[in-house]
Amino acid sequence: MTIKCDFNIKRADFSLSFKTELSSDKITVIKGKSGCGKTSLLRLMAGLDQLPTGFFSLNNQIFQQDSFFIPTEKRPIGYVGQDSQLFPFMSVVKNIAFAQKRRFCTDYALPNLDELFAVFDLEHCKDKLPEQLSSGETQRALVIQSLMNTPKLFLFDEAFSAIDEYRKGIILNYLMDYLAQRKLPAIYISHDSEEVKKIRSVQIIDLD
Ligand SMILES: Nc1ncnc2c1ncn2[C@@H]1O[C@H](COP(=O)(O)OP(=O)(O)OP(=O)(O)O)[C@@H](O)[C@H]1O
Repeated sequence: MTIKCDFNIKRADFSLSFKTELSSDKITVIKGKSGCGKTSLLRLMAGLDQLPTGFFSLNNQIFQQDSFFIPTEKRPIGYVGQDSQLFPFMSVVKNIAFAQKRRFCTDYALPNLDELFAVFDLEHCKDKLPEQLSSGETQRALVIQSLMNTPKLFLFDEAFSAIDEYRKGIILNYLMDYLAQRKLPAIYISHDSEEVKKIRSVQIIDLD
């Protein structure tokens, strides 16, 4: 099972050709110096940005083939990026319930929400509004939200950057078990080499 990707990004002062096939039973880490195009690639995969040509598929499901383009909200992809946001007018628990209601996959079980709140140490934030959260709490809520949405692929772009080392270790362990048990792929960007070292079953793509 594979993730196939073929994108040519051309901007005024930036270009990147990225053609690859990734094993979809592993976590892929995309490495590279600041500005090398990591976020741009994940946004294209998520369907948040669109190029006139390009190819992206997961197993046998094509999300883009040149002008054929499945919009982001119809892609069974859990994207947690640097600019991801919760709905500002809903509490954390309501944001998560909304994602659960719109879940993509019924062929694997929903995670246990009480367990998630405990693992992510977020019980005290259930009824808070997004504006009342710290940045680390916001990131943790976004990751829980993506899990309850039951996607077929996770894209994490610096999704854990504001979480303290201790809690990040616990969350990463939980996530790796979660992905491995359900044979779900994730593509992961992080500047934190210690964080990357903790990831098991990893394939690394270096854009430098
Ligand atoms: N919306 C945009 N419009 C024009 N140029 C952009 C846009 N977004 C990013 N760029 C440029 O494209 C290049 C790649 O940016 P990108 O954000 O993908 O890099 P990155 O590897 O994720 O960087 P970082 O590690 O600093 O987050 C950079 O030169 C950046 O300035």
